[in-house]
Amino acid sequence: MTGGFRSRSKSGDKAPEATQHGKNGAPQRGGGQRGNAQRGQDNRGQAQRGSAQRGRGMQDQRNRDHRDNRGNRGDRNAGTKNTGAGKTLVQAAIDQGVDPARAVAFDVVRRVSEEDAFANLVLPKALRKQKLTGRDAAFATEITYGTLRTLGVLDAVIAQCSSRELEAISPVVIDALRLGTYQVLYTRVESHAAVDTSVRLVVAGGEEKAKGFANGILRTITRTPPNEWLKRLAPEGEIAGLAFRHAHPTWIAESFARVVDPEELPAVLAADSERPSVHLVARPGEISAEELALITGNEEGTYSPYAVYMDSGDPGQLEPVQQGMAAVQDEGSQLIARAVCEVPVSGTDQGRWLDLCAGPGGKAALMGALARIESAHVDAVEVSPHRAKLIEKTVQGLPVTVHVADGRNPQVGSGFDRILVDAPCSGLGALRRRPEARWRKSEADIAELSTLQFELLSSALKLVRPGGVVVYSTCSPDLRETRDIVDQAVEKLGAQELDAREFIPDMGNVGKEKSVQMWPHRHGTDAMFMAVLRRGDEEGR
Ligand SMILES: C[S@@+](CC[C@H](N)C(=O)[O-])C[C@H]1O[C@@H](n2cnc3c(N)ncnc32)[C@H](O)[C@@H]1O
Repeated sequence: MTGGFRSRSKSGDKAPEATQHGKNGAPQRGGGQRGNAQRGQDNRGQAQRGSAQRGRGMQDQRNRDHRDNRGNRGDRNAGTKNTGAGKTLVQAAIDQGVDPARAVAFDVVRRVSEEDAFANLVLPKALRKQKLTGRDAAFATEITYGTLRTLGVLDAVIAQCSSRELEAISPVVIDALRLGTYQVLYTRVESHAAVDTSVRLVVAGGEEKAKGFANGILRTITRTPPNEWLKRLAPEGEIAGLAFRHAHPTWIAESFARVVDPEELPAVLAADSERPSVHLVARPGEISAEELALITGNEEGTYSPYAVYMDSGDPGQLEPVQQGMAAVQDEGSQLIARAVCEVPVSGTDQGRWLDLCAGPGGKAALMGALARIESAHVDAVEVSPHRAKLIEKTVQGLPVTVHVADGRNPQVGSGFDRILVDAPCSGLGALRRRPEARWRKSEADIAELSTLQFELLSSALKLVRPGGVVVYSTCSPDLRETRDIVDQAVEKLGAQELDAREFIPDMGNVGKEKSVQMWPHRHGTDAMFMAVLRRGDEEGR
């Protein structure tokens, strides 16, 4: 449960987790509690100052780049964090009497804060290493992802109860406080268990002297009902308040609010905290979606002819995936790759297709599978050598040539029939896939990205032949990365925009423009954007 604060029932009914994970003794008392409830309760001005937008989580993220979208990093965080004493943090926590689920959650949260790790990569490995399955694994996942998703809210609450600025608190202590505060505010774990285990985590992290301080803050937090915290700390203003309640930075909610109707905004924000179902792509020419659904016991997708929805299980264990006949790919991405290959071109399609920003190769692989059927060929350009290697792996056996080059001057010739520009973007349309992502992103990056996006689209419009087609897409719905880029291409470069809605199946509401804007809450896809363009000098064709 991460969409809103829980309301704790008066009877205090226990969730199963509360009994299973709440058995670590009585809370530690007193000793250094300098945050005070009065301060938290009475001063609304202070409450707003401590809001998510000013929380440490946000500040921590300011200088971080968006490697998840630009993709320049692999998973270097698979191990377990070591304490100074040569013991792993997980072991130190277990030695302090913390259950393995919380120990793993703490370790992963620490890695995300300290090393910019991605929780969705680190957590599964940590669970396997500790042999956590079933309810324990589910509990560890819930509190890890929940803590990371709601970070700004947690920090605002902690700030209200702390005598020290968050920046002055040791990172180990702040992460333990976050994990504890999440359990208190958003789960049915008994408060005393949340407090006690978090204090033990502080000790496990080598900050024994801060255990009274942490205990004091957490106990203060438990004295106010979760909904009351929310009311007290929500900033003024409709969108800012809504953003806070749904644990989003205000600027992201404002970005979404520029695209959807106001009454839809709560659903947009709520969808970012829901677990997405896994979408598989059945590679054309290898296996049909019907066969894949039958073999794997899953449902065929609603929109893409290649999609299969997988509600549970590990896709990596499926035979068709292991054999390269199928892969994991969001259904929206499938529709975009398919559109690139199917939008009519004027004149004969010579089979020269280009993917200008191809890493890690999901769309290039689908384009490659369709190219094989059409006897076409795909050139896949990627600026990052590491990402280019990932494409090589993904497109094995397909008519795809990978080039490490800058898409603004890729040196791959020109005269292409079909080009995809799946531009590097803020990734605001895929927040549900990365719990920590919303607090890592910064609005300041959008200006830089949109310059690059326009340059890449301009490059594509030069590389496409007259009569050919350029598809521009992003996994962001932010207008500065979507419509503004397309409008500029039309105004400054004379590009012609086609009605992209004609090149996807009927998906209901995809926006009022010629472009397509998909949404998780409407379509179950990431918030993918797609526009279809031709170059400007096509009179008489
Ligand atoms: C949104 S991702 C593309 C996802 C890919 N189409 C897929 O479906 O797997 C954008 C990619 O563009 C790459 N990129 C960033 N700047 C680039 C540039 N100047 N030229 C080419 N590629 C670039 C990034 O490294 C990243 O791999």
